[in-house]
Amino acid sequence: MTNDNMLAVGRIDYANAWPLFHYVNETAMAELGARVVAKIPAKLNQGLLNGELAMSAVSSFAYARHAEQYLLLPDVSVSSIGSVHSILLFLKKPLDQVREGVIAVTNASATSVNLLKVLMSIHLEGEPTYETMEPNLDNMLEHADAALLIGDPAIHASWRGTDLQVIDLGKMWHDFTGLGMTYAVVAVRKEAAEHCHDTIAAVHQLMMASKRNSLLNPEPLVQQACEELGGEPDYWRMYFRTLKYDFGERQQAGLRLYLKYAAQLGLLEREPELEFFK
Ligand SMILES: C=C(O[C@@H]1C=C(C(=O)O)C=C[C@H]1O)C(=O)O
Repeated sequence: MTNDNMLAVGRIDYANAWPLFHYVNETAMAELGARVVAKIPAKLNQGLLNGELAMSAVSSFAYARHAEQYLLLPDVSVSSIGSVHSILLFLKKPLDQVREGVIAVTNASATSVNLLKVLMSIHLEGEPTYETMEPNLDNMLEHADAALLIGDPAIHASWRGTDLQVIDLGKMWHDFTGLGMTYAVVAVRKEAAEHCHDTIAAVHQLMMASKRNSLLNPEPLVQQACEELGGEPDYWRMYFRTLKYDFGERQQAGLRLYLKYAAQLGLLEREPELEFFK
């Protein structure tokens, strides 16, 4: 089978999504006629939209924006209930000034940038201006009063031990709403769901098994994270334990409220129904 004939499955190229893919065996995927493509969320969001990818882990916001074209895989997501540790706002000035200041935001994200906008407008009643930039903390803070980073770059910046104030958006959302937040979902293009139903169902099962194995046996992920990304084993144990990979009622309630606020602010055209692949 050539690459072009294989079902392209997008994987988020950050540690936060490793548990959904770590134990997905490449040979098993190849036997199904599927291949994994790893990229940052913004690129996956684009790839799913233009059909380069048949299914992908994508920003939950990107799913919502084009929900009429997609179905959601059940029981898989990247979520947190409270702190997430890798969606961080670094502040050069007090929050009170940042609320009316300039915030540089990473160009890798869709969900977190809009989560920041929801929190700034609705929770903090602020009206900052936003500037989209490459995720480089020093450059961002040269231009702005605060900087939003996600994923591995956020984790690395949080280890630098600066005197900046750091706000975890998962925690701020939880403090504000009492709910969890879903940053990524796995979405399937509707025509792929129709034409490749059984392959997609089989890939879903591999991801479910990976999620379970990662919870039961996180040490290989912890070790790989230390080797590839640095840091201490205890940090990664805490990180993988804190993130939630299910997509049950608890996660969906948080996501629905976020989407409702995003629609209210005009960030989304409308609040979509969550429609699932069966
Ligand atoms: C937990 C995280 O969530 C990620 C945040 C995303 C976004 O902001 O669009 C997209 C995918 C998620 O995996 C993270 O960035 O660390």
